[in-house]
Amino acid sequence: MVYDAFVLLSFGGPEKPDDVMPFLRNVVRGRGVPDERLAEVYEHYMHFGGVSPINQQCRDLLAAIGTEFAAHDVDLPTYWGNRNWQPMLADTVARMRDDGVEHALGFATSAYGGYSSCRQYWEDIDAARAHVGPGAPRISKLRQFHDHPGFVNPHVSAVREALEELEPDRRASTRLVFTAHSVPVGMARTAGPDGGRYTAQLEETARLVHAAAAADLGYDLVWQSRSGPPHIPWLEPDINDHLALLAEKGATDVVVSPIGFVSDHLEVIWDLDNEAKETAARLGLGYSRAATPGVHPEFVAMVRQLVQERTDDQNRPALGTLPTWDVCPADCCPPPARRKAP
Ligand SMILES: CC1=C(CCC(=O)O)c2cc3nc(cc4[nH]c(cc5[nH]c(cc1n2)c(C)c5CCC(=O)O)c(CCC(=O)O)c4C)C(CCC(=O)O)=C3C
Ligand SMILES: [Fe+2]
Repeated sequence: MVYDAFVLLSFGGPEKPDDVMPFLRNVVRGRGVPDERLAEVYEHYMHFGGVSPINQQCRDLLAAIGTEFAAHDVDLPTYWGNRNWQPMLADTVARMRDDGVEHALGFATSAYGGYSSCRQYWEDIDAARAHVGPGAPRISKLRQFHDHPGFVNPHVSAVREALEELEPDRRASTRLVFTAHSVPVGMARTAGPDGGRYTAQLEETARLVHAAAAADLGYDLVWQSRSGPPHIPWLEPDINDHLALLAEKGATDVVVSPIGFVSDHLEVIWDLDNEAKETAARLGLGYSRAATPGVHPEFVAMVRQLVQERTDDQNRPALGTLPTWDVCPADCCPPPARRKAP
């Protein structure tokens, strides 16, 4: 199989105040997110002048990937398209068609399985290609990478660095807290071909990072950034509730590692660096937040290696035991509306 382009697939974010509401409406279209929740999230974006860092992070990642490709003779032009904000994937796919691209490899900025993290990117590709119509290039999404050393190692280094910010003599009472985006319990149950894949992968990543970074500490995997209507159950505990429990049980400090994400976007800089940090301060807990991979050289190299897996038939590095595959089965990770009753 011959590929002739690379495309970065991401979530998108607003870059000025007037973008924020239309962006939020794109994200929640048809999802039943209450207006009160939207108004709250609007304020989170406004704390940063209506600018999410995520688009710039994508520009930086794409530039680093271009440099990495050039250094390793990967001869593919690079593109970038988002789900929810400009540059929208449909516009990118139109440009790719105009440039004569026929079959691209797509890298989504999410390591895990599940509807929001994986299937929805496949849907974005289908919708963008349908929008462009005849001549739209094919796009094959690269595999999930939750246990790839190029994803795990940057998290390991980041946890070590975050630990150094805390008092060494309190290490014995320091807890390592991994976080990921909460999703509806039903979505978690139907993630992957056999169900439960989102949480199973996160548990594996947490185990791997903990073992390599700070095996002497106790650790937990908890959830953040709950959305949706209140009557729909989402994965719990929320990080803020969990910090209270840890304080009650005698923890003095926490290192928070957002293994659910690849960059320090708004869910990280607001929900962790503001909300969870304030919660910790209120509880008298020392708090240090580990970085996300961002443009860490090993993470950028991973993207290049994932491409080479497809083009040069190289091995598939994996630190864990959960299987990965190139093409998802058609019926896994169904969208909320089509979700089977439990
Ligand atoms: C699993 C997952 C990831 C990780 C995988 C991946 O990265 O893809 C993720 C990432 C992100 N989520 C983000 C932002 C938002 N997510 C929302 C809402 C939702 N997220 C969900 C899940 C996830 N979300 C779900 C099930 C909903 C409910 C609505 C629905 O069923 O779709 C809302 C609506 C308002 C609200 O929060 O209520 C916003 C604004 C940003 C951008 C941050 C920035 O701007 O820097 C990023 C990277
Ligand atoms: Fe989200």
